[in-house]
Amino acid sequence: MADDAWAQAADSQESSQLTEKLKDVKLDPEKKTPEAAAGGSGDGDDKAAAGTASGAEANGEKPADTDEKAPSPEEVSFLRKVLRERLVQNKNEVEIMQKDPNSPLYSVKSFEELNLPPDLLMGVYHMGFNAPSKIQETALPMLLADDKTNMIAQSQSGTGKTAAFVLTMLSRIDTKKPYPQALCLAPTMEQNLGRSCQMLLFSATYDDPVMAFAQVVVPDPVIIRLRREEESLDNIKQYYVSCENREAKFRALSNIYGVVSIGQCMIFCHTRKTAAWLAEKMKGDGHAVALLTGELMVEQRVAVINRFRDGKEKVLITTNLCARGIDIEQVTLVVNFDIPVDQYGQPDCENYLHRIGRTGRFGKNGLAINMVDGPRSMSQLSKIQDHFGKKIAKLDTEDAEAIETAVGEQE
Ligand SMILES: Nc1ncnc2c1ncn2[C@@H]1O[C@H](COP(=O)(O)OP(=O)(O)OP(=O)(O)O)[C@@H](O)[C@H]1O
Repeated sequence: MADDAWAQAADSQESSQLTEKLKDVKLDPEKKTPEAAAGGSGDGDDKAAAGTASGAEANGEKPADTDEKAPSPEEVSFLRKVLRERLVQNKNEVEIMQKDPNSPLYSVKSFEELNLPPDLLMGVYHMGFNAPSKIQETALPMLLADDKTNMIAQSQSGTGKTAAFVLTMLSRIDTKKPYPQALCLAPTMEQNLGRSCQMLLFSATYDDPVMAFAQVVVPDPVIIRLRREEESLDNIKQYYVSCENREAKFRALSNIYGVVSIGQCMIFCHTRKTAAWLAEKMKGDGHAVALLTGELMVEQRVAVINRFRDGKEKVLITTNLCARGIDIEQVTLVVNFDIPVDQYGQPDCENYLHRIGRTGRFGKNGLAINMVDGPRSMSQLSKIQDHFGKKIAKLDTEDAEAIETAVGEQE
């Protein structure tokens, strides 16, 4: 349980909501997966589907040396629902990327060729989707076929995984039957979830234990995986800024804002204390800043996200709580004010990828700036760079031209 009044109230509110929602669900306590038995669970960004089960934020985040309580799976799951509540219409010019075979948006097919039922096809066009992305084009023909293929699929952040499994779910539903026919579950450890049931698991990242777990849970799946070097997106340019301390990081950020105009920006801090400190500093500089950390009650979190989504604040300062799932097209800049690390102080590559994936949605250009403040964080960032094999270039924030060039590239 959380250790302050707000957080306790949020915990109890969420737990009573969940209890109410789950009261009719019967779970078989004997059916524990190896991970569940070990007290572990799946990757937070997994979107599982049984008949279609979705969205297992099972781990939460446990950063080292942090005063931020790791959110419970229920908290993260609830927040995820809020984040996905309103889909943002995507008006990007993505046609060019959709013709580039190296792009995750590449597609040779049209939605008509995917055999979607007519009403779903209408819905897709209503959303403003002209052509499927690579994951949609690859997965949907298999998923919509009569034999109900199970699938474990990986595709980069913001490339349309949600539509892939939601369209599958919707295509399985007969609206004349007055009972639930598709189920989105979190966490993924509940096993079926009946042989006739189709199980789908979608994520931008799979580390080895999660993939092993997924293969225990999903019988006989088709597996779609990315190569390591494909996991991070080329349309998100990555930079780092070398600073001496927290104050210097703030000055570097001010310099960036002083030189160029930024659309919307998400800034990730390691602790809620740093986040609150930074929010005050930025407000002092005249920025409209939203702060979203774990002590907020659920309604407050929803309000903060909705205000940010509506553009009332241009800057959202947060912790790992918001690293995954949020889909706001206008976010052009992600700042890692602190490099993401796990509970052992090791670089957290998965959270890094999810954090920077909040920009560069569905082919849009994005910019990720990492603030390092000494050899330790520099070494952590180097390991992240080596892991993904993508260059993280140095940015001199005292050099206005360099800032203009970096930001200009993503406009
Ligand atoms: N075929 C399409 N054409 C245009 N826009 C699309 C298409 N498919 C999805 N989108 C839009 O792209 C955005 C990103 O999609 P989505 O949130 O499903 O990505 P994701 O792969 O689940 O990302 P993440 O791993 O970060 O959660 C959304 O705004 C969605 O509405």
